[in-house]
Amino acid sequence: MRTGNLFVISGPSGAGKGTLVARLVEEVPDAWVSVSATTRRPRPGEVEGVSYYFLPKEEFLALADEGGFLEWATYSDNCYGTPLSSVQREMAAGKQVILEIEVQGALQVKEKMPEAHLVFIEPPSLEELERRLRGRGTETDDVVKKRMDTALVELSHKMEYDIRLVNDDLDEAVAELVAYVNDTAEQK
Ligand SMILES: Nc1nc2c(ncn2[C@@H]2O[C@H](COP(=O)(O)OP(=O)(O)O)[C@@H](O)[C@H]2O)c(=O)[nH]1
Ligand SMILES: Nc1ncnc2c1ncn2[C@@H]1O[C@H](COP(=O)(O)OP(=O)(O)O)[C@@H](O)[C@H]1O
Repeated sequence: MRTGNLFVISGPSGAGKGTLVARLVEEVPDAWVSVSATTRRPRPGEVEGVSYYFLPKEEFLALADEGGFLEWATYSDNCYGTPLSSVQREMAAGKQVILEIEVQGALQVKEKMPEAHLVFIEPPSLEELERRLRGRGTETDDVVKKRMDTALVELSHKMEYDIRLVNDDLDEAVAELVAYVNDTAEQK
């Protein structure tokens, strides 16, 4: 059995993190994707406990106070956090644990667990990023604008990650991500 590793996948909203992680899970049988808690409202089609654990803000902050999160951060007026106990459980079981989280949280993980592997997903350009965000059709105009501003801040942190991966051709980006996870798991 391969030993458990922790992978953190970040990048601007719309860069394609969710799409890449979904493909990664199909191709790496021992990958396990953490389900985060959030105070954001569910989007149509999102399922409690699968997409996120949707929590009222008071409950989220109480969990944070109890040390229930490996990391947590505020993003676009909502809180997002990684439940600590399930990450510990899956790593102990030898899984390749995948966190799809924003930059502030990724840097907290790097502090707490320097052995984590940080992957930054870049869009081919800011124009393409905006096109993808609008094309997904899940955000209002105001939210898209806010996320484009946040994207610039996030991109300024990309050199703090272990690797950067440009998601231009999807199949190529998937192949690079799968190779990185498998190579890391086999090196140990
Ligand atoms: N720090 C942190 N960020 C998270 C967590 N879960 C999701 N995020 C990030 O929060 C941001 C917003 O997520 P979401 O509202 O689902 O929008 P989307 O990624 O654009 O579909 C994204 O950058 C996610 O990667 C978490 O547990 N912790
Ligand atoms: N390589 C790619 N080329 C073109 N469109 C893509 C690519 N990767 C993802 N997308 C599309 O861009 C949009 C944003 O992708 P998503 O995975 O939701 O991003 P994120 O999770 O980073 O917010 C989606 O509509 C997705 O289908």
